[in-house]
Amino acid sequence: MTVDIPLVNGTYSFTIKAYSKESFNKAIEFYKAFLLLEHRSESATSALLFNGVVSLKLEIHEDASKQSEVNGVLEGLKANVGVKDWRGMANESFVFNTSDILLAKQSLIDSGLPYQSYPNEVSPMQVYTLDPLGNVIGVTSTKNAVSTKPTHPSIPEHEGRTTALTSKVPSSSDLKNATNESFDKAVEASNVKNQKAIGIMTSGGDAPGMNASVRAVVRTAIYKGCRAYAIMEGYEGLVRGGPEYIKEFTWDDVRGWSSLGGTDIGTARCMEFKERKGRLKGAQHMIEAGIDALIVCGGDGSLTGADLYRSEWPSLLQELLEEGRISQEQYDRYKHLNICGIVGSIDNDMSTTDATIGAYSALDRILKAIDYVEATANSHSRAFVVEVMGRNCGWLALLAGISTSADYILIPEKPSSSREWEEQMSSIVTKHRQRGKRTTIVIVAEGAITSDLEPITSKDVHKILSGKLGLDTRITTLGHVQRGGSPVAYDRILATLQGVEAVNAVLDSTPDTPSPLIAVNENKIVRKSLVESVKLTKSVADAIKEKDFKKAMSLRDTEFIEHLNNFMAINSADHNEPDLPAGKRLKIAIVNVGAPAGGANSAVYSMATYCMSRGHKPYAIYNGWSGLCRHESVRSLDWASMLGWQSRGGSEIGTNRVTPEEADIGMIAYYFQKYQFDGLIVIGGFEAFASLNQLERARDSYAAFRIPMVLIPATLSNNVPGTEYSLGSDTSLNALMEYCDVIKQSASSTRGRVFVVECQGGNSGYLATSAALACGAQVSYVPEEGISLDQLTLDIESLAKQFEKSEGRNRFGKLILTSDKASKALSAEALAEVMTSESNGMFDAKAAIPGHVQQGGLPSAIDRTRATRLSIKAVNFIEDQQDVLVDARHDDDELDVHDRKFSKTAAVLGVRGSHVLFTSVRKLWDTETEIKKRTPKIIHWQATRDIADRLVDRKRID
Ligand SMILES: Nc1ncnc2c1ncn2[C@@H]1O[C@H](COP(=O)(O)OP(=O)(O)OP(=O)(O)O)[C@@H](O)[C@H]1O
Ligand SMILES: O=P(O)(O)OC[C@H]1O[C@](O)(CO)[C@@H](O)[C@@H]1O
Ligand SMILES: [Mg+2]
Repeated sequence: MTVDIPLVNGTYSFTIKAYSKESFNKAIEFYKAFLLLEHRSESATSALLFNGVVSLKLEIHEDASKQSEVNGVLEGLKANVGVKDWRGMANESFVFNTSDILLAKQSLIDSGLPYQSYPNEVSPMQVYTLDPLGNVIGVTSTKNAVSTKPTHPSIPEHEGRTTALTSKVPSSSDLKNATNESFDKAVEASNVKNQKAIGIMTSGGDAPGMNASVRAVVRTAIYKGCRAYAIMEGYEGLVRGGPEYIKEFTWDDVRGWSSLGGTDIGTARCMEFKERKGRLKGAQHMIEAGIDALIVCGGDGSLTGADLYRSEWPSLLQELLEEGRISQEQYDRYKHLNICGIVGSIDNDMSTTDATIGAYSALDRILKAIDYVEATANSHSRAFVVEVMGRNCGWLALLAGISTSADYILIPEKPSSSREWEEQMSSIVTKHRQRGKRTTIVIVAEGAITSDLEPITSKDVHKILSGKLGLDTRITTLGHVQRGGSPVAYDRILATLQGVEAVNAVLDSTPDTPSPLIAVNENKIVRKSLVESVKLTKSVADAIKEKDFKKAMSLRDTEFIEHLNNFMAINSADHNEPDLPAGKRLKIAIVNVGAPAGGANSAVYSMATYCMSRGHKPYAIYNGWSGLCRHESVRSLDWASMLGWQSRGGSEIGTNRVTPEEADIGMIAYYFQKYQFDGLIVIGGFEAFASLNQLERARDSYAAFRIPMVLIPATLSNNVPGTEYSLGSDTSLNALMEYCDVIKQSASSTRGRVFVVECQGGNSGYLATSAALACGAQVSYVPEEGISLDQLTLDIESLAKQFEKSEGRNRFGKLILTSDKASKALSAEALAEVMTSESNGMFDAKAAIPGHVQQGGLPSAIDRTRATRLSIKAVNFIEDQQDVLVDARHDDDELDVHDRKFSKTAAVLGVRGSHVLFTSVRKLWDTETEIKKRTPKIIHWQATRDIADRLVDRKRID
């Protein structure tokens, strides 16, 4: 059978999940049936078995004969599971219904491929297809076809690691020979022999979030039946070795670590590891401690070291064997180094990942400092030179420049001659001052250089500002303050998800799989090749050394280049000759709809300044649709009146929840006509989504709406279809997280205390789930699941048990997060009362309600910078789509609103997986929205929820 599906090389992992002993045994049968692949092809590889989860891995190789066999299976699965396209899905994990597997098998039989017998009856199982972040990318065409709720595997007890979970990784030969009856024994026997030991270290400069990644690695390793080891003090710990530096960690050792700054397992800059002798010692110590896999969380230097260690490993082992420092048995067992990188550094200087753990926390500290400096600068009308960290990288300076609308930035990636930067900075600062700006902020990256590779220091900048421009100037060097403090929510979550993925990656890896680096692209955790990432990072540094700055920039991530272009455009707005010729200049309106969301002002500021740089005229519609209908509240935006908006919370142009139909859609069309708008940007949540949908559908009656229109989702509920991220959700998450940290501290200080925190978010449990993950909450209740009495009973019993066993240990405060719409009957207060009275005196519970505090104060770094990025993309979309509608606008005939070419010109701009995409609002409304519930049909954060529960050992009843 030949199948025309182009395959990529890589490992395809098929997982059969079974949720009862019976279905587990059935699953084993399936697995054995699947082993035909193993018999027939070297390209089909090992199975992993974890307490009811059987995983079969299929490797896809170039070998044509094997490929057609594998294609047969894939085709069978594809036909029956309904996943449309397999391309580019290497290293992603698919979960199938057993009945689908049966159908797939049948298609194998039909196509004449050999098979083994398998049982006819199967317990029904829920089916979905996930990518590594848990985004649902395929669902069965049979049962639960649109269900987004994966069945949760039985969560094993972790405590003491003597329970069922401690088993785990039997070899495929153990399994092949196992009958159903002897299976338990086979698992048992393989336990001790094969129980993996996973080491985690943090290295290089500490970064907020490193502790969260250690916690995730330790607990996931234990959950998966492995032993977890912390390598203390980075590579120094490997070089020194012994139990003082290589320590086994238990579940409880990392309690409360997700909120701690720095790294509690220590870090170092270890010179000895840079020498082969040091790495040789490291290898010996690792083997002596019995470490099978090493996860390194560090920056570009640490991962360069990891890459070198991996490439040298065979020769290091050979040398150790020859010198008699390890035995032949040790040599055989450890001859493949299983290593994985997680990027932890505030510098964000590693290629292939959008963000490194700690970078957004450092940026948060920088923004707060600059916001403070701004106030004093404004009072005295002073200039400030702010020096930020970033040894060879300007990411922190660039993003701080965007987020605070700084006047000028100096970064290593865009050097110019001394004369050039001095003149350019002077001209921009002078123009800003002439237009009435009382403050001047220049941000200098620590690694800033001229095109002759000479360092540019804060003092050099000070000299120009005070000497040449005569400004009263001060220097503020932020130093290590930037690396301190508790991680922001993004870093906690990133570190946690990457820690979990790192353990999955090392357990998945075979001697032939390249060492992975766990990266993030937009909203998606992905595995990249460690070697390739290090190589690319190094090539940027080499190009800078060779003064080939163009090349250096071309090798950087596209997002960095986009940020830089954005900064330059909005920074020179309204001062230079606009980019576009007069005939191409547009009138673009912006409106806020719904509740305030962090980043909404940044979006308006960036949209308006970017419009100015292009030559467009930006208009704000004040106070939403009702403001427009009642007061004709349209004003053009000018540069001087928007000073400071980039950093402000709330909504400067005012917002409310009224939709166009509620306000008077005819009147809105009249004003659109009157002002001759060529494009519209709507910022807001579900009401904004509904607004865009109404305007798009009214295009057949009102020609004024036949213009490109874009929604930038902005709501703390993060419930807008078409995106996994809404402006304001990060600000809100941080506000809630900080509140929870304080409450948790109180809970920890009082013996036997639980707090039930009530969260906002409408019918979306995103905020409660994300905050639960960020704070290590014991339980979260969300509207998508409701609160069943069985689940509540189980949670109370489990809390009581934990308090009973706690024996006065520290950091034992427990948090429960509940969405305010999780249950009609059980409010936070009611939950607290029920829990207290049912806890058998083991604990008492109190309710805590942060309310509108969750809208946040100043917008977070993520909301500010994404607001800029998205609003500029929105303006570009309006420019690009002009031609599509140009005839329709001046035509009185009805528009064929169903024509895709037209409908896609009214779109939601969203982050979906690893992409930023425009999706037609009509398509989203018709196919991806639960209109009554005001949520998307597919819940993108479901996997986060499962991880949050797993890391606190919570069992959830489905
Ligand atoms: N080329 C290399 N070979 C071997 N080891 C290396 C190499 N580069 C770095 N290391 C090891 O990694 C450690 C940390 O590296 P480095 O000081 O560059 O920090 P980093 O990981 O880049 O983090 P950050 O930049 O955030 O501080 C070094 O002290 C050294 O032990
Ligand atoms: O803390 P140390 O060892 O002085 O190193 C400072 C360096 O570390 C970083 O904070 C992270 O690499 C750099 O930005 C800075 O140059
Ligand atoms: Mg570094």
